Amino acid sequence: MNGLGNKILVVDMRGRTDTVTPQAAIALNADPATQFDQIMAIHDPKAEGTDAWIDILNSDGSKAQACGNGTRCVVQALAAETGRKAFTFQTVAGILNAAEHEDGSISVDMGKPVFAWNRIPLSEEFFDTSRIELQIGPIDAPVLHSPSAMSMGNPHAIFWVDKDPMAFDLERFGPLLENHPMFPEKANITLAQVTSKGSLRTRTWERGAGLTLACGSAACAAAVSAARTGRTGRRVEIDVASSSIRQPLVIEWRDDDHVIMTGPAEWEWSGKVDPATGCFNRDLEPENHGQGAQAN
Ligand SMILES: N[C@@H](CCC[C@H](N)C(=O)O)C(=O)O
Repeated sequence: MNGLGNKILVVDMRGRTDTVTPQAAIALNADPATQFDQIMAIHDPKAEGTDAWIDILNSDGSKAQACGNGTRCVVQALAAETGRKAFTFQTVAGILNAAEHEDGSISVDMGKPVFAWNRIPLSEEFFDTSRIELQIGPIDAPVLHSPSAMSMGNPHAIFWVDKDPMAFDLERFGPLLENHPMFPEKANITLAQVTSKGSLRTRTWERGAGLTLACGSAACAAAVSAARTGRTGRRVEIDVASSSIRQPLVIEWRDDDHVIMTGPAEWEWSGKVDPATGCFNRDLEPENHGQGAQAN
């Protein structure tokens, strides 16, 4: 599936106790036919009142605590399978509520943002994480500097830029910033341009996945950081610069502190995967549309 171009493998692990291994993720990503940004592995629920436990893997085999675009894909897959519209998921970061609307768009309650430096986490103490000391490029003329840092379950740094994010060499700066000592658990790196009081244009280098076409949790982090620093109001449309799908993500940071992300998801193809090795066979006919890849 894809969430605004973010390549997602939705893997049905329900009814079994094994997991998708990092080795399987790396093997699947190495094959151009199955190359992806995140795996969303749907497991049987672990907690009462939830519909599924979701295990999230990046394309380098590392685990992620949140994936906004992938969560919308899971909702669409389960809604197509069950006819239900609303779901509650559990991830390592907590409980997520999500629902598909009449027009097919999907809203996910991504939870509450976290600003405390040691919970993002950062390796240095900052009282105010809305503008931390970090820069890249020449010391007297930095290319990127003073990002807003926060966690949306996963760590994010938002660098404010005054021109199109596509004009920056994010492929070069992304890995340096993702792995900067400031971020002991690495970070997702986003360039954000304020285009009006109600809109942003973003581009993200993802932790564990590199340059992706879109990143939902980064869109949430950019929206919250923009409102937090007075750049925008609490409801913004995000134009994801790198996405080939020209549809905005709508992010609302509600008064109860929850961040609601609304956007599309799209089914592409299905197949059977061995979750231990990543060995994969694509279905000839899209017979299980809506159910994603089934573990075999
Ligand atoms: N594409 C995702 C974010 C995936 C996780 C991220 N790479 C991390 O390791 O934190 C999204 O849509 O949120």
